[in-house]
Amino acid sequence: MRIENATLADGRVVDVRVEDGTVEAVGDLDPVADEETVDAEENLLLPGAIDVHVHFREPGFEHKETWETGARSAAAGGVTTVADQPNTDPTTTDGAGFDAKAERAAKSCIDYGINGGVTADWDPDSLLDRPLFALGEVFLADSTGDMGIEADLFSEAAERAGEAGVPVTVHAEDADLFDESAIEGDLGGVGRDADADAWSAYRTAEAEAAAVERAVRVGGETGAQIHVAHTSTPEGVDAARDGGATCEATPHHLFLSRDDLAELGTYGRMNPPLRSEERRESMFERLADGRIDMVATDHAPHTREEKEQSLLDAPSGVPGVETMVPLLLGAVVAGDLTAERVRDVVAATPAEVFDLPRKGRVEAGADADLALYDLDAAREIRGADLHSKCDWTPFEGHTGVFPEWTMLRGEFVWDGDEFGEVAGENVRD
Ligand SMILES: NC(=O)N[C@@H](CC(=O)O)C(=O)O
Ligand SMILES: [Zn+2]
Ligand SMILES: [Zn+2]
Repeated sequence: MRIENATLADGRVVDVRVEDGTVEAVGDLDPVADEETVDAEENLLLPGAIDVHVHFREPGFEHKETWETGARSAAAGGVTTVADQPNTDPTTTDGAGFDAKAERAAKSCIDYGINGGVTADWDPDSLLDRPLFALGEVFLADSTGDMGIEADLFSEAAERAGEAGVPVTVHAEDADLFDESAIEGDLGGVGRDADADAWSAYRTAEAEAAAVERAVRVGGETGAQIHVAHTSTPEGVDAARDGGATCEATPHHLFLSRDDLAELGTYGRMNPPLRSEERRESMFERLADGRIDMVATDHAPHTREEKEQSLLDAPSGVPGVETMVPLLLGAVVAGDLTAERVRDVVAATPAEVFDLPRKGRVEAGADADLALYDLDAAREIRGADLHSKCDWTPFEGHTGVFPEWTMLRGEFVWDGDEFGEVAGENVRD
């Protein structure tokens, strides 16, 4: 197959030859007889995005999401590789838990990695015996699934991961620094009528910075490669960088702030929580200038029924895998970000940090994981248009550029209208 007239993130207009699922050549390529041609019409061709932080909920919470629906949602958003988190049922904390998840993940239409988690009763021997994407997210405080662990166990886990050469991704919040007074008394209202700003006051910015500092210290002591998940504050990003760790930021911490909570209510409750508009702007600055290594969604779907409760009863988490690249390209259209930066934060850098040599670039020798975007076709994001089981989005009404098509290893997994019969693979197998 020859994709002709594609504009790459760096502005070059090229042809791309794909053979046996691999990019064979990039440049000015003459057609070969009988070769299938795909006209890119000078639209933007990006490497398929790698989202290193999703919760596809299976096994155990199929009413929220499945590997089938989560992967389709990803593909329709230009994402061709995801890494799934361990707070499922059973938890992915031993060999059997990994195997149960691997069996479900085989239904994915995009490539994937499976993370192993840490709890008091984890079994590191059997877990580290499996082809893990990373150890994590390791919960330094409770979040959905209540998998928060004590300091000693974190050190022990980092030591094991360091020995095994497996990166450690950390949910960095220190519950000792939460402000309990913020959620005492009558919070009133359910769903969109709840006062969700209290959640941001409760899970403080200081709690994140302190936990990141501890995580990078333990990384230094044990030799483990530390990656900080969903950093929500500039202080957290800076602490990760200063400590030699990498970090990711979510679309919600880059495009939403506490100012949005009056409208979102419990639909905007997540961990770590939304921060002030000032902190959001500082996060966006760090995204644009390269201090944030990558964007990952923390796609954490919950049903409307679950969210339509009081602030303390509604679960934490928002969906996002389908809207990540669209939102970032919306920022490109607005002139706030370059296309090269988007390519790096959603593809090139995650591939580098998590050692995926065939992923994340449009270059000869790489997997032909590709997505094409027409920057003139930006449109309003609507929850009803998305393909997750979660039929709502916190980004309702924001502007996004969705892919014209998405390809996994040379096969169309999404043609802008329908999904192809494509089989994803474990990137560590
Ligand atoms: N981010 C969230 O608020 N929730 C996540 C768990 C997590 O990533 O902490 C979930 O699984 O629902
Ligand atoms: Zn988390
Ligand atoms: Zn998460």
